[in-house]
Amino acid sequence: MTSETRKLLIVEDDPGLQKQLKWSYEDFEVFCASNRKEALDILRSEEPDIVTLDLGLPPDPDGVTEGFAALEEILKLKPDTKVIVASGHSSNEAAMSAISAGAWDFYQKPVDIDELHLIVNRAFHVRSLEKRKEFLEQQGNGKDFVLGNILTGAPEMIKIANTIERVANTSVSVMLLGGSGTGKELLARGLHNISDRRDKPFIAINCGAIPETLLESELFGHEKGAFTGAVKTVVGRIETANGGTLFLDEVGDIPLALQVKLLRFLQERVIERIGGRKSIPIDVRVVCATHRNLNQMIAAQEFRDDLYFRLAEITVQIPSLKDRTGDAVLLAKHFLNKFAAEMNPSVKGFRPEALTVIDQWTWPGNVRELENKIKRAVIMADDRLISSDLLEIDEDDEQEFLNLKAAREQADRKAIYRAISRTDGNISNAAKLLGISRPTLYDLLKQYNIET
Ligand SMILES: Nc1ncnc2c1ncn2[C@@H]1O[C@H](COP(=O)(O)OP(=O)(O)OP(=O)(O)O)[C@@H](O)[C@H]1O
Repeated sequence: MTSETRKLLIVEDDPGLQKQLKWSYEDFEVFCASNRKEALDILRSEEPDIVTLDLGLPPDPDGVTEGFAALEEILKLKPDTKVIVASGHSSNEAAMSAISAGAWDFYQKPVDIDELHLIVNRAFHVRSLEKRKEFLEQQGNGKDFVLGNILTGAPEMIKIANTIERVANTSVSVMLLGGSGTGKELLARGLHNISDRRDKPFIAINCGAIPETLLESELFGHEKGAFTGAVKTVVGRIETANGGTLFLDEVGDIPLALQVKLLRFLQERVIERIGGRKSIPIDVRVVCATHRNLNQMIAAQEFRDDLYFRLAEITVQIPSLKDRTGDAVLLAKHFLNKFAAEMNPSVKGFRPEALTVIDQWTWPGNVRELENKIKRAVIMADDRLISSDLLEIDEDDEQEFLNLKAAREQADRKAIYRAISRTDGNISNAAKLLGISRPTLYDLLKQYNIET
């Protein structure tokens, strides 16, 4: 957070004073405006954290009406802006009214540059503390996470988390079904972490990634000399997981011969290492996952039904990312914050059109695809906001959902996202910007599932 650019907007109609102030802030990126309109334009495009505002602006340079109008609009548009007003030569009254209207502080004219610097620096300091807090809140120690580590706001996923919570402390076996990258391993870990086995090991093994010939030894271990190359005794994953949870990923890839051995272990709860004669009692909770259709495999006699029933006392179908209402955008923001903090702190968010694309893309690779795309975009970004082209979503595929109705919807969403981000989530102002009533905007937000 320390490397962020410090943007300051000076609203001052006296060109001489404007110049003098501008050059006195070496550590800041300084923007100048001579009237209310210019000030608001800069506020929208540059989003400065601090504004110094001369209340005497044209067309009322000797009064304060225009200055107050500017103050009100600035705070409406970006309520977190720290506005420091210049009080006139004589009265403090205007300064006090400005403070009660939401200004952060004031300074007396004629300007004492050193004193003004102190006020501005203090405002920056406070603003960056606030931003840090907002950042930590967005990181989310909380409300959008289920099972400790799964970020979701979608009712479909919350229901799944509830099911998992309910079975966590029983010994029933759980089968997680879902496409690649839907978070099966994360859910298995979540289950382990809330169970009373949480202080014992969580051991994951991807049965599809290990050659058939090695899988048996990987699961059950072997004694020294059990086969050529077995130069020492190796403990298998099942044994390592003793007392804890064993996660068998891609369980559909286990060859039939090994399925028999796994079934025997699940029935008797003892193992023998390859080449060993000793029965070792094992107490593990088994959680499995697969993206394959096990019912079809059973019908084709590629998977044993008795093993299936042992492994799937409870089955949980995990929805694809596209079917989780609002989650793509929620996760995208989370990944952006995470990767920006790690790799490119100047990146602060998405352009509205990028959020539209994220919301509408079908995400065939689910959360993993989203995570990878955001990571890449954060690394490649030169700007503070990520645009849709950095997401590298295939334009041709995008055409698939661009029928007329979808195109209209997309345009609506785009405009709404933009208005909301410009007004920092202020619905009345966003409705004004869009030229529609507040209730109509609320209806549209509901219709398009847009969160503010
Ligand atoms: N709801 C979520 N919140 C935060 N991160 C998530 C979420 N779901 C998945 N992820 C992240 O997405 C990536 C893929 O998740 P995970 O490995 O659990 O998926 P999977 O279904 O097991 O994938 P595969 O079937 O390909 O093994 C991981 O980096 C994981 O941390």
